[in-house]
This record gives sequence, C-alpha cells and structure tokens, in this order.
Amino acid sequence: MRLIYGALHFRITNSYRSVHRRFQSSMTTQVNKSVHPFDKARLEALLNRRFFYAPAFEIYGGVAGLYDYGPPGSSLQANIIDQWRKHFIVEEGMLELDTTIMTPAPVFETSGHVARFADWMVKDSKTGDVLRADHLVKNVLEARLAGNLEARGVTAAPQDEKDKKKKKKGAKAAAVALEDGIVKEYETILAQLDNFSGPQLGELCRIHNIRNPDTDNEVGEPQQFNLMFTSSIGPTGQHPGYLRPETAQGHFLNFSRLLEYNNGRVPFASAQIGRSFRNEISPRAGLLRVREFTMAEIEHYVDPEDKNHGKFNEVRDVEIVLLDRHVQEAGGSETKKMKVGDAVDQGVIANQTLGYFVARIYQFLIKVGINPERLRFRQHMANEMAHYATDCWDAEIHNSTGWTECVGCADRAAYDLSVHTAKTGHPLIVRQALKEPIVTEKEAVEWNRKNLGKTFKQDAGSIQKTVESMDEAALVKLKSQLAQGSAVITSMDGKEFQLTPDILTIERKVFKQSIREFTPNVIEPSFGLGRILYTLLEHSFWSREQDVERGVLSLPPLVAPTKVLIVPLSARSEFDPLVLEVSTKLRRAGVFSRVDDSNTSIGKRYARNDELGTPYGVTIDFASVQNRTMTLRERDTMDQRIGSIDDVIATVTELVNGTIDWTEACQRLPVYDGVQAVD
Ligand SMILES: Nc1ncnc2c1ncn2[C@@H]1O[C@H](COP(=O)(O)OP(=O)(O)OP(=O)(O)O)[C@@H](O)[C@H]1O
Repeated sequence: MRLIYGALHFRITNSYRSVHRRFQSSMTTQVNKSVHPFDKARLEALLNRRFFYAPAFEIYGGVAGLYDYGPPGSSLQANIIDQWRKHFIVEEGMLELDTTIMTPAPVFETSGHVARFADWMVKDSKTGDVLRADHLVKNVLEARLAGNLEARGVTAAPQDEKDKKKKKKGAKAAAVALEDGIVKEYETILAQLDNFSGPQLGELCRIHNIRNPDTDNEVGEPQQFNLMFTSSIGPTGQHPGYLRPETAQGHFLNFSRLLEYNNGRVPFASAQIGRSFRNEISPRAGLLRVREFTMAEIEHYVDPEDKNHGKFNEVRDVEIVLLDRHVQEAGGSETKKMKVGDAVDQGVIANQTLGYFVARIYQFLIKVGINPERLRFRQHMANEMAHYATDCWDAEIHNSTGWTECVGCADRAAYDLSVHTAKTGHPLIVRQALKEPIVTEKEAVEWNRKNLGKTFKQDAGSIQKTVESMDEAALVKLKSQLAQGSAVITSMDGKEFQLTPDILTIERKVFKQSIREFTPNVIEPSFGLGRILYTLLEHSFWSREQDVERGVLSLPPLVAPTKVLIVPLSARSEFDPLVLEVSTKLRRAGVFSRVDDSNTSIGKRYARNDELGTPYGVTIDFASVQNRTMTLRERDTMDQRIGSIDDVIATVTELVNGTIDWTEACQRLPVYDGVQAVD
C-alpha cells in the first residue's frame, strides 16, 4: 500500500478483433490443458532450469528482490516491450523519452516522495524481523480463512510438502472453524486492506491477535519506511540523490521541451521504458515484488476542461471486468462486466481519457497472452488514492498468489506539474491562443510610486499587496471613498493606513485576453513489466496429458522468445545446406529461429523447446533433401503438416506475424503422418 500513487492501429478495433480471434482460436484447439492442476513448484523448476530468470548474485548467496534474466527471459521481456512500443508509442504517436535514474533530492522533495513514498512496516517483538504491515494482515487472515474452509471440509488438504510447510507457518489456527461473523469481518478487512492507515493496521493486529507467522511472536506498532534508495552525487557527498522509484518525474521535468516539440499543443503523451528501484520491505514473491524492475510509463497531458478522447469511439465497445470502489468500501469484491463506453457514460470511470487507456491496457495485456478471464480492473478506494488524484484503476491479474496489480492507471490531475512550477519558478504550463479573445471590464489600480514610497516608506510594499489582493467589490468601495478625498485600509499585517488620490487612482478599464494559460492534467498508465511477464508465464504453463513431466509454455508467437525451431533429423552434414537455407530464409523474413541439431531424438528436442514456449518447429529429413519438403509442427496440438520448404516458410512467417492462425495454416498444408518426427 503505497502512500503516494499506490495508496496514495491497424485500426484499433480491427487489431483487437484479430487478437481476440487468435486468443479464442488457441483456446479452442483440441488440447486439454487443464488435465493436470497448475503446479507452481513445477513451473518454478522449469523457469530456473531453462534460465528464464534466477536470483542475482546467487554464488554470493543472493539478495532478496534482485533477479537476473537469462536468454529466454530476456527475449520474452524484449518481445513484450516491442509489442508495448507498437501498441502505445507507435499507435498513439507518443513522444518517447529516456531520462536519468539518478535523481537529485530536491526533485523528490518537491514531488512528495521524500515525505510519503513509504510503506508501513512492523517489527517482530523478539527477533526484530521486519514485515510489511498490510501483507502481514493479509497473509494471516487469508490463512485463517483457508483453515476455516479446511476445518469445514470445503477444501482438500494441501498436496505437496512445500504447501504443507506453508500451511503450518501461515497461522497456528490453520484448521480451525471460525464463526460466520468473524469470517465476514475478515472478508471485509481483506476487501478494504489498501484503505487502512498505519495506525489502523496496528489496531487490526492487536484486535485480531495477528502475530509474525514465522515465530508466533507479537509485532510492534507500524512505522513508515521510505522505499527510495538513497545515494549521493559527486565526490563531496554534499548533493544527496535517490535512485528513481518510477520514471514519471523525468517526464514532468521535461514538459516544456516536450510541449515545444509537440508544437505547443495538448493533448499529447510522453512514454518511457526504464529501470526503477524500490527498497521493498520483505520481497518474497519472486518477480512479483522486486527491488529493481523495468517499468513502462505513459504520461498523457490533457486540457483539464476537456478530458474527452478523440479515439474513444474505437474502444467504446470493449468489455472489461470492473471492481468499483463502492463495492469494496462496503466490504465486497463482486465484479461487473461493462463496456468501457457505458462505464464512462455512467460515471463509473471518471472521464473518456482514463476510460480509453483502461481499454487500451486491456487490449495490450490480452495481445501478449494474459488470460482475459483472469484480468480485472480495480478502482482505488478514497483513502488509497493520492489526495490530488481524481480517479485510479489498477489492472489486476490473477495468479497463484491471488489478484496482483500489474498496471496502475491514474488521473493525477495537475499535481506534479504544479508543484515543480511552484518550486522552480519554471512555468510547466500550456499557453493556448484563444479563437475568440475574452473581453472583460475590471477596476484597475494605478499607483503613483514616487508618492507611495515617499509617504509610506517600508510599508509601501505591504499596502500595494493589500490593495492588489482586493476583489472587485472592495475596489469599487475604495474608489468611491477616494473620490470623497481619502480612504483607510487595513494591511495584511493588521496596520491601518490613510490613502489619498495622489497615491493611487482606480479606474474601470476594458481588458482583452487572447491567450489562455493552464496547467494540463495528467493521465498516467504505469506498467510493471516483471509482473506482467511472470503472470503470463503462469497463465501459459501446463503439462501434457500423457506425461506431467512434459511442461509446455503456450506463449503467443508474438512474444515467444524463439518463434521457430529448426530440427534436422540428425547432425549429419548432408542436412547442413538445407538447415542453412531455411534459417537464412527465416531470418530474411524477420522470423527468429534456432537450430537444434543435438544428438537426441526429435521428440525430445521438441519437448525441450515446448518448455521454452517455441510455438513452431520445422523438421528437415531425407525427404527434404530428396523432394524439398519440410514438416511444420504446432506446439500446443503437436499437429504436424507438410509442404514445400518455401510454402512452409511462407506459412510459418504469417503465423508468427499473426496474419493467419493454425486453423488457416492447416487449410494450406496437408497433414503429415510420417514416422521420423513423431513425438
Ligand atoms: N516492487 C515491485 N516489483 C515489481 N513490480 C512493481 C513493484 N512495485 C511496483 N511495481 C509495478 O509498477 C507498477 C506501477 O507502480 P505503482 O507505484 O502503481 O505500484 P504500487 O501501487 O506501489 O504496487 P504495490 O501496491 O503492489 O506495491 C505496478 O502496477 C507494478 O506492476
């Protein structure tokens, strides 16, 4: 619960339809992916073995919350970023930035991060171990609720040893039935968890006897812990700095340049992909909570008086699952499915621009392979939202740890640009020429500065300030008193002064305003790529019906690390020219392929690459040498098709580019029922 922010085309419709169709078509293939229940331990073993990612500095003992990505993990992340750039930066013509990570302290003092970018932590009263307060409450209450179900025979006992240990540690009362009233109370607390302040979390620990599950010791009062990593810039150590905890401030500080680059017009958006750092209190959730991670952030600048979006109609019919703030504030968690257009029209989502981005986030996540059935948008509750924010929705994706925020989407109003303007004096504003000048008539004060200074000396400034802060009615009154000879005013510091017409005159004048100045509002979609990547891996993982050991990652071709595996029947040199020809042609078609000519059966080679999520495989055998034919295998169904080398390359290129799906590929290439490439 972050106190600031957190607590605090082809045409879009067409691209969306085609993505949706691809998703559905992959869902309707004749593969029963749910025959074995999801096994997290098996997935983690696979990810570690195939070096998707691993703890950083492992041979030195590792550091919690720091991970290195290996070859498939890096490629997967790069492909997700590539899709993100196309989906947002290219599609919307956003202005891309790459700003520094090391940031001087005054920037984060002004933005409020130094004071408020904090989580609440509690200490174990005996061991001094540190736990994040909201996570502690969540874990203990969830364990008690699970124990209640277990005691009532609603859930089966945990299957594997690891789970059993977790249960024992989770809470002492794990298998105890709870009264219905207590169950309701726990559910209400969990629904509102992000809404509680530190002292309230402390109160919850006392009332509900929430202790450190690892030691069963009581915990102390929650204390704020600032999550920014401190540093200093330069050899003297006189210039404190921080590693940025988000990329956003780099966008805001460059606003004037961006505006000028955009010919002085809003709306427009800046976008940045880069590293951020947060000294998380106790990161124990793998890639879901780390201390260094890649973010992709958009800051969309919009006129506060017009938050409509020019392309809103293109997303109006996108259906999303919403969990609104009123439901949560009443202790519930019921979601509703709504068209984005209806959500904005009915005021559920505050404005069109926010609604537009919610829909575009949804489309992006599905495009990269997130299961739409496990995706919802949760609105921030009143206390959870930063005081200046108008509305905020998190894209939450369901995974083995529950619902996890993967993208935040907030209307941050004019806060950031205003505070940096006030601090630096550099106006981060838009100056807009008005089509029709605004003509107003007002009382205008004219000073005789010589007489003012001579008469009132050091009080002159205070008198001037007092008069100039008067509203129209006060100025009219002052004018009529001056017309009668003199007027008495009380300055802001409480002193009285007699003013005469030789010091100031007040006249009614006509003013013409042809420029409008305003601070734009900012709508900010903020993506954590590691969380998306990990949940995607969970959503993609399953095991073959015939052998639970044969794990498959059904990554969409768009993001799969390798698109095509080239498998020569053996490492014999007679296949070399064809292997070279096929890999060259694929490379020229922009399709990333790898050759596996290791000395093991074709079936084993395919199985190894199913684990890496490689969607297609081509086999080169004696028939290829004789007839220039090649087989094409699809990962999920293990279907094999045959065609001429060039036809197979053309088909697989289209499959990878997403212009056809497997059903269409099957219409082009006949079934292969040979023997050498059988799994
Ligand atoms: N420690 C972290 N590890 C990995 N990703 C993170 C982490 N903190 C934030 N993110 C990602 O950055 C995105 C935007 O950050 P934001 O500040 O909104 O998160 P947050 O509200 O602080 O998250 P949480 O409440 O889960 O700590 C999040 O949606 C998430 O995907």
